[in-house]
Amino acid sequence: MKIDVKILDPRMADQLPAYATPGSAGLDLRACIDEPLQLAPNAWQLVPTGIAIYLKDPGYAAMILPRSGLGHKHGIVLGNLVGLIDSDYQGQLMVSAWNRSDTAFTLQPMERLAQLVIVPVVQARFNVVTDFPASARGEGGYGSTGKH
Ligand SMILES: O=c1ccn([C@H]2C[C@H](O)[C@@H](COP(=O)(O)OP(=O)(O)OP(=O)(O)O)O2)c(=O)[nH]1
Ligand SMILES: [Mg+2]
Repeated sequence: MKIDVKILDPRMADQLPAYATPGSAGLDLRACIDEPLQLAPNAWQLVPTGIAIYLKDPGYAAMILPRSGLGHKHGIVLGNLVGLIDSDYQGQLMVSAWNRSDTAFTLQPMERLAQLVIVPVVQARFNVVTDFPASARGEGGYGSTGKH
């Protein structure tokens, strides 16, 4: 699949997001900042990525997810937990970087900060009913199937 991309920061021209291995699901997004950015404990900041994408087809969306190394080792995750990029969004991809740890973290310019995953989407319509046909689960949830 090919996606239209605009390079908004010239530094991104030769380092467009790429799949690190043939089996990778995520494209790493870089922090297009001019100077190191210090994130104090529990601080968050919107970080530009230097690119814009236009998925166009409503059958797709993109999700911004944390990188596991940064998230687990340094507590750098996303202020919105997951970023959802609509197929008609044409603005710069932005990453809400949140330092959920108790230690300050310095983000370096062009450091890989988060990852973008392209996913298929179904746009559903609602069919209003008064009753559902019985299912095995019914209204059970929140542990209703037991602990083990
Ligand atoms: O981490 C993110 C999340 C969103 N976006 C962009 C793409 C998305 O299509 C748009 C709107 O996002 P969303 O619908 O999640 O935000 P909203 O608060 O509902 O804003 P809006 O009223 O513009 O839809 O913002 C990003 O660049 N990064
Ligand atoms: Mg919205």
